[in-house]
Amino acid sequence: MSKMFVLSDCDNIVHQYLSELRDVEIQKDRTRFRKNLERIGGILAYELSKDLHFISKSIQTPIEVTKGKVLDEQPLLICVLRAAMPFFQGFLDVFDKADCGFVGAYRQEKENRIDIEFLYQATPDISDREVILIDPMLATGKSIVSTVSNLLKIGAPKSLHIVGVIAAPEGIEHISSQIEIPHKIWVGTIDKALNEKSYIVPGLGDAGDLAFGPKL
Ligand SMILES: O=P(O)(O)OC[C@H]1O[C@H](OP(=O)(O)OP(=O)(O)O)[C@H](O)[C@@H]1O
Ligand SMILES: O=c1cc[nH]c(=O)[nH]1
Ligand SMILES: [Mg+2]
Repeated sequence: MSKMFVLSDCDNIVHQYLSELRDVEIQKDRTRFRKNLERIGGILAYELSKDLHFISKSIQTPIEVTKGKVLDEQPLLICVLRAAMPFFQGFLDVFDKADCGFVGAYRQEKENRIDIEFLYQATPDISDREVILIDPMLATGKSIVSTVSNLLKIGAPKSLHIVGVIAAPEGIEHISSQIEIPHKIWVGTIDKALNEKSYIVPGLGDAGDLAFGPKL
């Protein structure tokens, strides 16, 4: 079973950003759509930072030497192209010294089934790293499972964090049952279910198309 953190479990500003992301009128403004994904990325990154390890460091201020804390090691951010790019940017603003990797995965509907085309992987070695896997929509969970199985071919991370904006219960279940290494899922919110096209209900539609326009 995955460990879970859900931002919408208490009242906070993320509810407003989620409402705007879902609203068909506000979605017409692509800049705002991308900005809201980025903002939620920053907030989730802050929450996730509480799970990371910090060490003390002496700091020379202009007045005296004091003690501060810094991240013990930088996380490795992995962005699932293409819809994750604005959400990923929110993480990169917070973890601004992080190494980054990119994978290209997209869904294809085949005979009422979703298959994942995994075409591109440009990542550093993930061995013994704090890996944060970034994708805004966890629908069937197949893109995440396919990405993790490809990443595990190059090494075993120290810890694996999977982050999303909106998840479907079916996706969480699939990720939990298929990913055998310890991991934690961090999301903005969990919606009702998937529809017959494997879109999240109520969801927000197609995140990649809304951020960047339709693709062939
Ligand atoms: O959990 P799943 O059922 O795998 O669905 C989630 C995937 O769908 C979206 O990508 P999409 O395939 O639409 O590609 P895109 O990023 O190019 O729009 C999204 O960004 C996830 O990667
Ligand atoms: O609801 C969904 C499912 C997959 N990808 C999206 O962008 N939205
Ligand atoms: Mg898409």
